[in-house]
Amino acid sequence: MRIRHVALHTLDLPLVAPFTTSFSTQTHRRVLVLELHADVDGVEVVGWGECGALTEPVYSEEYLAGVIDVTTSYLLPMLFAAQERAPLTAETVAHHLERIVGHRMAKAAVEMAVLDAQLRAARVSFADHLGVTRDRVPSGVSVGIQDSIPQLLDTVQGYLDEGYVRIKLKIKPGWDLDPVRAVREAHPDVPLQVDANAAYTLVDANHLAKLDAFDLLLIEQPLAEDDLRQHAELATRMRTPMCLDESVVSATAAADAIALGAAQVINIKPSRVGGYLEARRIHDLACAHGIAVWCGGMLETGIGRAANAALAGLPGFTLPGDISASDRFYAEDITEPFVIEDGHIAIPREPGLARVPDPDRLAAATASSFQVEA
Ligand SMILES: O=C(O)CCC(=O)N[C@@H](C(=O)O)c1ccccc1
Repeated sequence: MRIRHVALHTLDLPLVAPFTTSFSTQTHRRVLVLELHADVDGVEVVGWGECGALTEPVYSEEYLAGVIDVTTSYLLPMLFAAQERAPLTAETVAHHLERIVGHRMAKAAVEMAVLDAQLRAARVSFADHLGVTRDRVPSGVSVGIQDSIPQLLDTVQGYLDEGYVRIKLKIKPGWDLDPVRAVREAHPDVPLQVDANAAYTLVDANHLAKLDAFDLLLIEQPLAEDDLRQHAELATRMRTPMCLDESVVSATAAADAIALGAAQVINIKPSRVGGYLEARRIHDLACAHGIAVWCGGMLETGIGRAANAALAGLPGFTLPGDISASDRFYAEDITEPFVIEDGHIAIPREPGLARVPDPDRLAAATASSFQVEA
């Protein structure tokens, strides 16, 4: 492949409702979309990538402006130089970029666009590329922190009415036992899990252990990203399976977490781990250790949502992921929307790994855009 040029589109998408976690309340999603124009064996092809980084560095250390800078100042120039030496493939992108430390979300978006272009040129779907045989995946939904417990119960009921098969509740100190108890009492049999986004410390261990009363699938990232040993200690203090999100930034980190007993379950987010190829490696590693994985979400548009749905079709994804319908977050997606059908999201089988954005919807959502020439 030879990259010709790449457009960087910063989209501003209003959310259908405020989304509150232990670290932020979002009413809009500003997201970077890459439009990569390449020549693959004489065929002009466009690959799409989407970056999971938030506007501010409050989920991880990456943030939108930083991603744009590192992508234009380092990542793309390095790929343009590499392709002068040898044909570029998605499988070699990480190698070409490894001199740059970290910046996994930025790297993931670039690799995603190259992989999409490569698969589109080969007329292969990402699902077929992965060897996925399933045609749909169960759809879980992430429920933000609400203003009151009655409002939470109404929100949860609404999602259950839409067919979601698993509920994830955001928690934080002061909003944990009571809301979880209320949802469990209202829905004794619903698959239920919680996500703290690193809001607690080991001092809270006895308090968090009270969540064991609610038969949760897992507790996600109760402690800080770099607290692997402390998550392992907390796991000995609770029956609820320990799940990591922010801590698992690579297959190496996943191996450390598993070896330390810090994770019985892993939330795989391709953006967080540096791309879909590393995500696949983490899936394979976890499977080899009997660790369940599920696919997390970063409020992706249909571009990333399509790729996540295919990834989640792999056999080790045994728990429902945060792969909701497009209208969970957006009144109008920039792509053909994903809809929930009988509690599931269909895995795309079109060539490529992204769902192609509608040009008019993309333009309408674009706050700023510029192009980088090879
Ligand atoms: O369904 C989705 O895409 C969102 C799932 C979700 O809750 N993501 C959380 C998370 O910490 O996992 C999140 C992502 C981005 C920003 C804030 C929170």
